[in-house]
Amino acid sequence: MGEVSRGARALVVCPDIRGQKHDLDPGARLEEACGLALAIGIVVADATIVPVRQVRPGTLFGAGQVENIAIACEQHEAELVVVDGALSPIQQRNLEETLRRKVIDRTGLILEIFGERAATAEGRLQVELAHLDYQQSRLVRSWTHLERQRGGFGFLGGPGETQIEADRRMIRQRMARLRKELEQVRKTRALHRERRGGAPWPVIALVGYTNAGKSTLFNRLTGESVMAEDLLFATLDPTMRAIRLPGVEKAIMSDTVGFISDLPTQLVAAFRATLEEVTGADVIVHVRDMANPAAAAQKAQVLAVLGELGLVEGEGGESTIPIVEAWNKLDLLAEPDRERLREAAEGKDTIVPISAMTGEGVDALLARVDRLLTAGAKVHEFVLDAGEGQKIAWLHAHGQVLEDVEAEGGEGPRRRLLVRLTPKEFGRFESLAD
Ligand SMILES: Nc1nc2c(ncn2[C@@H]2O[C@H](COP(=O)(O)OP(=O)(O)OP(=O)(O)O)[C@@H](O)[C@H]2O)c(=O)[nH]1
Repeated sequence: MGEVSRGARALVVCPDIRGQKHDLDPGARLEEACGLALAIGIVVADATIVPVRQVRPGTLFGAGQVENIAIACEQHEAELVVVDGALSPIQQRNLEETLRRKVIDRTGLILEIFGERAATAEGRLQVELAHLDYQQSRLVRSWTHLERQRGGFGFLGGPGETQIEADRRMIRQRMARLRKELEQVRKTRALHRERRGGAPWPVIALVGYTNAGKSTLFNRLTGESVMAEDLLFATLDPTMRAIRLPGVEKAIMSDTVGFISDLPTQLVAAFRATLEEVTGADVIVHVRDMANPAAAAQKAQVLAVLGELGLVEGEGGESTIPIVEAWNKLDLLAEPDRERLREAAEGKDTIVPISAMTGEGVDALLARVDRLLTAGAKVHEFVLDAGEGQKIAWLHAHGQVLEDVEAEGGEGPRRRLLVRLTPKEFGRFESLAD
């Protein structure tokens, strides 16, 4: 992966194809595409919507439009063209030839992002699979091209074809190997989950649409101090960090890849896999960009995917994991709109208006999360052998210890502890004990 280098100057082109339905209007799509490009370090030199009345099989755009794109590339010194739509392999190749520049389409762009963000082993494998699948389809173009050059009609056996066949075989073999690895990862995942049940700290997962402000919030909440626990994750996963919360003392915050409209179908599995961590979370924080006119549509899409992961049942439905909505970018709104949002959120346990940028409301959000994590906490009595020091230490670290005294009776020295624990923590302690 990594076909596009950071800092590359790009022209972002959003084809508005007549009769093609999208979740967002062309302007919003163009904005989203620029955001995606920025997210992987591409410099957007210029961005434009190109209305396409009739798709040209060879180039997607009409000849005059391609010429305009070429002129814009020169003008803005763009070395790359990002087409925010699907290009057939032939279209991509022809555009690259005419424009004498690298051209990537929406699938290619999103693959780059997923490649950068995939955090789990399964996520990485899924993204690589999707990428190989994409590459494999791109090989066809050369084959077609060669065939056309010779003026042949499917006559096989030329030297070019042999090379391409060899490439395809290599890709197929690699894909088969990845699928096996994936199977293995899935088998062991269940096991990991079980162990995660006994993970030392509760997990808070940040989810949200791309550009909603997850990373900004993540950095604000976790950026102040690097905690020792972070070292556990640093090499494994840069999107997980420890934070301090009064009720549970410590929690792990996990950032996830952003949701994207009109996700190309071949990328759906890869995207789901990058969200795998969410299913093990104790609380989900759904970060929403309330300054975005498409905020409501975005929320519906996020809930739909969480629903498919088995975490929510329909809009506004019951969720198996508590969800808090962080209504973000409050600072971008005019006072009457801010007021309207505050009123709408008032008295609702599940909504906290914030600005990840200025920090407004962030403490309230943390307090809400803390409360959810400690909800249902009960006082438990434990009588443990003094030799079970690890367990005693665990209870001190994770629960609120109300009493820790020497216990009467028994053979050796024992301790009696009264500890307030959440049901989840109690479960963790029990699995620790096994
Ligand atoms: N004004 C304002 N801008 C914000 C706020 N939160 C985030 N942003 C900006 O919004 C843009 C996107 O923020 P990110 O934190 O990268 O968003 P994200 O949800 O992590 O995006 P993906 O990584 O694409 O999923 C950045 O330019 C941020 O500076 C906020 O509260 N107010």
